[in-house]
Amino acid sequence: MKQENLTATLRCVTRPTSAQADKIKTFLKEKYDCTNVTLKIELDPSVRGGFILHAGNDEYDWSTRSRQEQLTDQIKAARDKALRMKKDGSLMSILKEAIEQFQTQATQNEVGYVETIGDGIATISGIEHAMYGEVVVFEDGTKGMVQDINDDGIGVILFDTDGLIGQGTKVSRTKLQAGMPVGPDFLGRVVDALGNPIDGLGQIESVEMRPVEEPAPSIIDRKPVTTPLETGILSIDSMFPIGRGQRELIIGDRQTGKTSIALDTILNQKGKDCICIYVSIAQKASTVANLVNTLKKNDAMDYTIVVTSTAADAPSLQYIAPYAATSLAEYFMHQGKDVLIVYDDLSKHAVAYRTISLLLGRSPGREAYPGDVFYLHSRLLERSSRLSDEKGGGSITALPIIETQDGDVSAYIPTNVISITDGQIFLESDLFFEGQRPAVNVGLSVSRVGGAAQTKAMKKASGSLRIDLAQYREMKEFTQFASDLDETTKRQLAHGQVLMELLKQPLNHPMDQADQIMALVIADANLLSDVPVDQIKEVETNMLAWLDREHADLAREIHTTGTLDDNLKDRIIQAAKDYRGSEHVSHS
Ligand SMILES: Nc1ncnc2c1ncn2[C@@H]1O[C@H](COP(=O)(O)OP(=O)(O)OP(=O)(O)O)[C@@H](O)[C@H]1O
Repeated sequence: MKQENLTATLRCVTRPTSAQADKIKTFLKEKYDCTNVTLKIELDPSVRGGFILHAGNDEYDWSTRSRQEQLTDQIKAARDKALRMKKDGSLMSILKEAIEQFQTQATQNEVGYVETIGDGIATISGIEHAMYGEVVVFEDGTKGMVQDINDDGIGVILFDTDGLIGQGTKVSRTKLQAGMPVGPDFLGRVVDALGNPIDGLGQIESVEMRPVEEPAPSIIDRKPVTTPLETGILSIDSMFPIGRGQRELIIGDRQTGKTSIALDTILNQKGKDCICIYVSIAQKASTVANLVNTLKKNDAMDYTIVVTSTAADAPSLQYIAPYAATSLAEYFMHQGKDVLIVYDDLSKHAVAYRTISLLLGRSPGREAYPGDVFYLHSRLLERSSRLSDEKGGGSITALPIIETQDGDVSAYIPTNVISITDGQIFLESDLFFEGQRPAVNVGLSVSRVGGAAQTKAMKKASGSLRIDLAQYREMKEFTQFASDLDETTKRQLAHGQVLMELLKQPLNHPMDQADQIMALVIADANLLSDVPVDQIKEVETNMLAWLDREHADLAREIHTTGTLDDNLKDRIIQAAKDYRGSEHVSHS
């Protein structure tokens, strides 16, 4: 006999949400074949999370019932109901009811319920067809991204941890991959990892959504790196040139000037038709604010976008920030533009990913990182490339930053990223504290593809620089205890010292390529060897300013021809000699 009304008691610590109450009522209706269920709520602190349900003489511990048990109950209830109806002889009504209540399997499985939640990670049961990277929406509007799929349910990272999500909260699939809004209006703005503006300048009009995870361009769609991307930093442009489409790692201990190199490179792109994107990953908000101020002060915000996830953000946002920023970069690249993207820094990105993986219960590997931490960065950095002419010829140049501990470049994450990138700029604490800034270690730095992108003029001017510096370092080591040095050694040491002084560069003062070339030519001609060491930088700066003023044709010729023939070289040397001569006169 079909029962009309059923009254059940639910003991719990906190009242169930309406979704949870509906779920329990549906269960009772099916189990006891009744039309109306009245649920009496008894608040009982002894229940400790979850619900205890009393219906007739039966008791159900809702909190500990596994999904398997719930399913078994549902199947049993359905079978009992079918048998009862068969006994009544109403087979036709069974079929009718089945047709009326028909729902496709797919629709049934679009909705699930939160099983556990904490630290920005939720596990969800009931959704059976979710895709990796798919966005799911919680009842309160919070969004999350599927990161883990296993037999018992799915693991989701939340993009907002302030929501009202609890055990039993309903979750729906969207069948959409996580995306980033993109468009030209993002230029000059500071946005979070989801593309929301955080600079107080109002909404940003986006033109489309691009998937956060996009496959890297194929081999056929790429072109070799041949166009230089000038950093404006003499030590880098002369010895470790970077080309558009290259990935050059900036690596060093903390506080060795890593961010400063990236920032100076962004400042140097002014008027060079290159869009810059700076991604801050788990940085202090004050650091990012200072950086944005510097960019504004130097009029660099017009062509720059800052994508930021601060140290206070959930690991999910820190994890997604570089991928989302790369989607923005790809939007511009596919329009044929050149983009420079700085990831500051990928060590913290790996740590955020490690946190997520451990919370999702994945097995820890070396240094507790998950097994796929190499893939984490390789799939990100492979998206930087130079596209072929058929694909529009745009490019993304990546400057990932990695922080080392005590100069150890052989640690897990540094070696991974070194092997993924096309070279590295290694910054050394010792040099930094000696005052040699930027503290580029010439011996350990390398650029594997940028040589092809260097202009002929720069190649000629910097020809012997690396060897001269290597000889200087070696000689300095050997001669530190020697008192009596021969003339040649003294000369080589003095020349090395001039070069080291030349490579020093103050913050936010990127150097024009022609100035760099003229400085190298002048040093190579030994025109600075008689200057006291502590005045070399000053003399060089004044001389270059004078040359730009009085002999503007020299810089112009370097820029237009991109070459440095003997005649031009002689003219630079002659002009420098004139300056030094006039300098002596003015001093005396
Ligand atoms: N070329 C330079 N000349 C003078 N000072 C510099 C130079 N480069 C960096 N600095 C100073 O060194 C400090 C550290 O620089 P920066 O923040 O770039 O280092 P970092 O390695 O990115 O630091 P962190 O490890 O905190 O990310 C800053 O105060 C900066 O002003």
